[in-house]
Amino acid sequence: MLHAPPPLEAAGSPVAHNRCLLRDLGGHGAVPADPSALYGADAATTQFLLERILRKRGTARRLVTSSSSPGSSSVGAADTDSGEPQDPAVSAHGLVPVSGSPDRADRTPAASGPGTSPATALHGPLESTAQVPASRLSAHLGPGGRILIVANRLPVTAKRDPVKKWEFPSSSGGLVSALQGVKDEELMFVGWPGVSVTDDDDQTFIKNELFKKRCVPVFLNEELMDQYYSGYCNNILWPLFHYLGLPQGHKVNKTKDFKSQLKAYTEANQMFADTVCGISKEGDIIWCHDYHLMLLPKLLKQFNTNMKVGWFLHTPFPSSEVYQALPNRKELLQAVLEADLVGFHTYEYARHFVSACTSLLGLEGRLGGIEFKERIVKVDAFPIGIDAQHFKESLDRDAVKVKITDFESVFAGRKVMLGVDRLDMIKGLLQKLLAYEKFLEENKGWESEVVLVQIAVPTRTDVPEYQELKSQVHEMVGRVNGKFGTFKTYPIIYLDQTVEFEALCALYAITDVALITSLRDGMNLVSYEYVACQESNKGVLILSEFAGAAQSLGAGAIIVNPWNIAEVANAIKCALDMPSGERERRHRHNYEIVSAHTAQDWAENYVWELTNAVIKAPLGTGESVIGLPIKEVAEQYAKSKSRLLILGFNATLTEQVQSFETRATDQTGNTTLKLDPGLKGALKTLCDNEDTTVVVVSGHGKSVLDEVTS
Ligand SMILES: O=P(O)(O)OC[C@H]1O[C@H](O[C@H]2O[C@H](CO)[C@@H](O)[C@H](O)[C@H]2O)[C@H](O)[C@@H](O)[C@@H]1O
Ligand SMILES: O=c1ccn([C@@H]2O[C@H](COP(=O)(O)OP(=O)(O)O)[C@@H](O)[C@H]2O)c(=O)[nH]1
Repeated sequence: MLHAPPPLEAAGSPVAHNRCLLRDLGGHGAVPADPSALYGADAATTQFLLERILRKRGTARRLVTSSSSPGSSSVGAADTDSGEPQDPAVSAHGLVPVSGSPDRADRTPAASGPGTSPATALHGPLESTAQVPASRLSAHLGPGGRILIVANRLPVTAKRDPVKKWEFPSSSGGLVSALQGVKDEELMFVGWPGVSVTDDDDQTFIKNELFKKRCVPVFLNEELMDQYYSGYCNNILWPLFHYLGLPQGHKVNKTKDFKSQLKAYTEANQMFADTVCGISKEGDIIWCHDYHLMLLPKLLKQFNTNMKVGWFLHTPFPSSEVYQALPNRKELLQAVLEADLVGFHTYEYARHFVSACTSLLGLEGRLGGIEFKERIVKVDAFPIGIDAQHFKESLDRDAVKVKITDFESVFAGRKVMLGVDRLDMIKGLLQKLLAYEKFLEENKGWESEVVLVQIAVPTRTDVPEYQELKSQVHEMVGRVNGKFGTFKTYPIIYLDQTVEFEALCALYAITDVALITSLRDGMNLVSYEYVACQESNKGVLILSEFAGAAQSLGAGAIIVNPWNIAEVANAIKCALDMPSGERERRHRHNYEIVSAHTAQDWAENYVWELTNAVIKAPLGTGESVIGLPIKEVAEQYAKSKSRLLILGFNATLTEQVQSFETRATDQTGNTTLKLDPGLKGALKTLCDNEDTTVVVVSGHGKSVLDEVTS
């Protein structure tokens, strides 16, 4: 029987002695959901996979892969929730390194080590490190080229000030934080300045001030913001992408309907496109961000087909079963597919996107991308990181030390748990409070020994659902404090406020537990920031399995299902009681990941992929299939001591079939899938060889492969 890839506990199987491929791939400690499933790939996909594996191992080199004919089964097209097979490699988030791969260092000679270039104008008003690493992203650009980062929200907000008239503080939110961690002198930001400004003089003033910070504003008026941002973006796409469904009747409030919101969304996207087209020049790369700007790639390509355009989604992309509820579902997918590179935080999201494109648009989906208009649009996972060094260094700053001392005296004698979330339904604040209440109910005595500090950052305050959530959360906080408070202590300190960077870092550093219960979350950078600041305290991270971050921090954190209130309550107890040795081990694991995978690496990796996004020959023409150089392969085989062979299944080991089968035989018992008889013996010999690992990649289930190969 052919075993490939071997399950983690493969002892006793013919390949048990071989290196376990999947474990090797789980670079962040993530174990694939179904390590024994086998999935399909054609030659191009296999090559893609292998290059990723070798990059992970730091041994990037040219590959020779077995070729299989076009039309073989698609990897990445299967949907997790549809019961279709999934690609184990694809489900192992963290499989693809975003940093530290030697080949990237080669590509960007300026990349190694911290540089000494001064902070640019852009970094002035933002939270910046004193020493900005030398420009690395720009190494991927042609002469004079820049990276235009287009996102709904600019990293700085224009804010009315009674004295100075306008001030420009940093904006909040994960996208902004992440982009602040990206240092490059060739970056320009295009986005909404956080306020509606109609006065011409004000607009000119703001434009000039923002330009000094490398920002170009798109002025959207109040009505448009209401319909585009509060409406289509945050009342339709946001809940849908986070599995909370569509609002009843697609109403954002009683007067605004889906159609007018979509119109506003289209208009706003056009305004972003006009601004970008107005400032872009040859050699620029346009990197569009998030669900606010799904029409933008198409609008930009309409202006200039040669523009290099990427699009990255910071939220989850839901299962196609969920996504298909969106009335204009096709339009958005088609517009995004005009980009040269489509990126997500995790493979799961990428796979869902591919699945939506294949099922709703009838396109051919592959691991490396989607065939669209006679080219292949690259689709890939780029897990974001933070500027960990910045957080670590902040702990040495006097302002932060003062805050640490303050907090230590305020919370003396009590264990401290921390929550930092935008006041958003996706963050699971109500579930968090319910779990904490249950913990206090079941563990008498703890009410005066522990305090939960919950920062609820105000967000999208014009959206009625957010206003309602605020009241519900307030009610719950009041209930728990009322029930468990004393004249001296309250079990919850709750702030409806943003906190300054210094206070945030101090809180991260002194707390014993971080409690993150997102119902869905694209990544969740708070979890990363917490870990970065915990080097001396070794606090415990309780993290929702539905946050993208769970895929990389899963082995160090206590992972919980936020809907399971009892489980979260138990996790709180477990975290508060955890012995120091275990805290140390768990922290160490996560600290290494957070330190190694930075926002800079994320951006660099994405931009590198985007600059190299070549338009390939259409699939199905045979042009993309490279013949196997048999002599060279045989020589290499004979010379090598540790071999990894990845073979296609459908149309490589078998006759070509058009659909995934669940059985190798039909209802009458006739064999429908057959292994080429000449191959069986050869495969057995390979599998029996101690120095060789054989992996068969297929869209068919493992049982089918077992049937065919046994
Ligand atoms: O701009 P807002 O409407 O105030 O919202 C803030 C941001 O929220 C979302 O952040 C996401 O991006 C993070 C970084 O990749 C990720 O860690 C997090 O899980 C996401 O929720 C949103 O996607 C951004 O566009 C907003 O700016
Ligand atoms: O008062 C605050 C508290 C937190 N944050 C930052 O907001 C981001 C939240 O990002 P995350 O990815 O966790 O979630 P998002 O809010 O983007 O959904 C983190 O970088 C926090 O440091 C902030 O800007 N102001």
